[in-house]
Amino acid sequence: MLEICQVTKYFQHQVLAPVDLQVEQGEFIAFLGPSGCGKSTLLNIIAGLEQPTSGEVRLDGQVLTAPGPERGMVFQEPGLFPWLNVLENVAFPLRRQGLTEAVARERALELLKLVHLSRYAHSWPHELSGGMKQRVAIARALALNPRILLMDEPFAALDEQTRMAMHVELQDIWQQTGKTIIFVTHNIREAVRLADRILVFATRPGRIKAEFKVQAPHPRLEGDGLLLQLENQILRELREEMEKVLKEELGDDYHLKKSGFPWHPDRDLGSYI
Ligand SMILES: Nc1ncnc2c1ncn2[C@@H]1O[C@H](COP(=O)(O)OP(=O)(O)OP(=O)(O)O)[C@@H](O)[C@H]1O
Repeated sequence: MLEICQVTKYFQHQVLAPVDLQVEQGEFIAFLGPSGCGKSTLLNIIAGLEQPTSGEVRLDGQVLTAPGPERGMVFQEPGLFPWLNVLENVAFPLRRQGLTEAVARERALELLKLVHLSRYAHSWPHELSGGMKQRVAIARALALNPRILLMDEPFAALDEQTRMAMHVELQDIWQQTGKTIIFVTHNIREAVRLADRILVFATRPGRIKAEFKVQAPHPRLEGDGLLLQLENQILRELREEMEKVLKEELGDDYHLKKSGFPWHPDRDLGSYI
């Protein structure tokens, strides 16, 4: 079990108020909230890329203070090495661990099969679409067989159709591998489509404001009535939070902007704040 115990973070100001969270092995969790509420900071603390100011993160009772092979990470930018082909990119972490080339290639090929890119093993990153690059990034993050996959807005830069295709793909990967997934997003629809538990963040300072369970089976279909109902429920929860941020940032201009504010669950909360 992953435990986040009383974690806080200060940069110039307090970014995270004490956060407590327990995540069971195999859960699919989303961190959802407006821009700047500390979602990425908390994910980076779990990854060991940032240190908490106070509190700790534990995995099966062991305190985590640095990155480790039991956690794989996928960012918004795929970050592939342009001088390595697809297969070599996925094999890279395995080669670094000292595995022989043959073993690393075999494992990388299995992962490319999982993300449906076997045919592109010998392609170069610049020859791939955005969605394909992200599939390579997911395969690479899975190379060391981590227990936990940490994903920081991995589909935010993709067009809508590709993003929807990646939602299907990721649910399939999650079901096939049984990994724990923690997925950061601004997008309510994306969170509801993917996660079984959604943690809604409040801002200034960042903290968990509400939790929603999504009890629909996977793969989830677009337009499912239960999911739409939940989207609206979450939107109501977040509206207050978004208004708070807008009021602070826009001051007197807030009333002008408010009338044109598109309160819709499929809109990225971050882009209006
Ligand atoms: N390394 C850093 N140094 C100083 N301030 C930082 C650093 N990283 C994040 N912050 C600040 O912490 C706050 C939370 O940032 P964070 O990226 O965690 O939010 P977020 O909810 O993930 O937002 P977004 O969705 O826009 O990425 C922001 O005010 C940000 O400017």
